[in-house]
Amino acid sequence: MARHLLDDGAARINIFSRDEAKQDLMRRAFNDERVRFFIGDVRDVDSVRTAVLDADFVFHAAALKQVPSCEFFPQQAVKTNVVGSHNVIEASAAAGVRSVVLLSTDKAVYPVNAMGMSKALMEKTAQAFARNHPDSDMTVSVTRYGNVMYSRGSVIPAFISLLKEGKPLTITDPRMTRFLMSLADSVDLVKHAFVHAQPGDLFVRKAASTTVSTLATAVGRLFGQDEPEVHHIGTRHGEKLHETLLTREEIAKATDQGDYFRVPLDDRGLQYEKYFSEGEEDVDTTVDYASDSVAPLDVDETVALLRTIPEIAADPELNT
Ligand SMILES: O=c1ccn([C@@H]2O[C@H](COP(=O)(O)OP(=O)(O)O[C@H]3O[C@H](CO)[C@@H](O)[C@H](O)[C@H]3O)[C@@H](O)[C@H]2O)c(=O)[nH]1
Repeated sequence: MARHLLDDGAARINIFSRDEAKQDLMRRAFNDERVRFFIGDVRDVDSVRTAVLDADFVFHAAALKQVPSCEFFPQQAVKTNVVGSHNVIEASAAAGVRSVVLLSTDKAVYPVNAMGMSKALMEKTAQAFARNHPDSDMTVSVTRYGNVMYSRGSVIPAFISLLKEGKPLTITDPRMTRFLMSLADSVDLVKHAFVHAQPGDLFVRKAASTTVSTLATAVGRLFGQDEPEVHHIGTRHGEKLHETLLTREEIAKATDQGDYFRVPLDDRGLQYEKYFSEGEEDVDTTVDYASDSVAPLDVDETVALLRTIPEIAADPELNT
């Protein structure tokens, strides 16, 4: 994200995070005076205030995001994902920030795990700020993602490492489906939100989906293996079979913006009798927008998508 913003000519970028070692790596990698680094934790509002002091735009991605670990430490998910997000919003409003974009996940929809539940509350916190502060100069919006391909600790790099080590692929449930997004698509989604958001908006990028079984076969193909050896490990703590990016109720309110859906804030007050219901009639409202309600990619299509990932395209051991 920072790289894209620098390329777009950003005058200044403040990076705020807990890990000084990662910041040091990033400092060396960027070697750009426009980038400044702030150590802190979203749980500590004073540290957030320092980082957003002179910011126009805030992009909030700090999170505990791994499903199984949040099942063991749900309170930690609440502290970072809910309280921390509230701190980011409040500190940004106090500093006169123009727009805050918060990153959410499809796991926040019909949540069954602590990570998704805490992200759902983050979304509610953002929407409540917009609803309760209609005169604020700051726009708060949310982007909801499916799985970002090749993100740290995720299944694609894990499968690639296993095949490089000559080990079988560890498959949870071959029927599981997930939405797949590239990092570039997720950056575009955030930029779209910065440019188009009205207070309290939720944005989703339309995405392809695939089954875990298809994904495993497709990764095998990258190594020239038609049927890679697999080992079934069973569903992990808190995992769902399928994910939902938008509920049918959200779709009923959404506008179709080509590559994106925009769901506006329900900004009614608590006196419901004053209002009548509005929606966009040409959007299909019969089903959720879910990873099993879109046609799944087949193996060839998944291989083609994997080859668009820069790390895979650059790996001399792959693409055989
Ligand atoms: O060794 C493995 C690891 C994962 N999977 C499966 O692969 C899919 C993707 O798993 P993973 O890459 O670990 O992602 P998720 O658990 O779906 O969660 C990721 O994607 C979410 C968006 O849905 C983000 O919110 C989370 O932060 C991020 O960790 C799931 O169906 C897993 O069950 C396997 O079959 N074998």
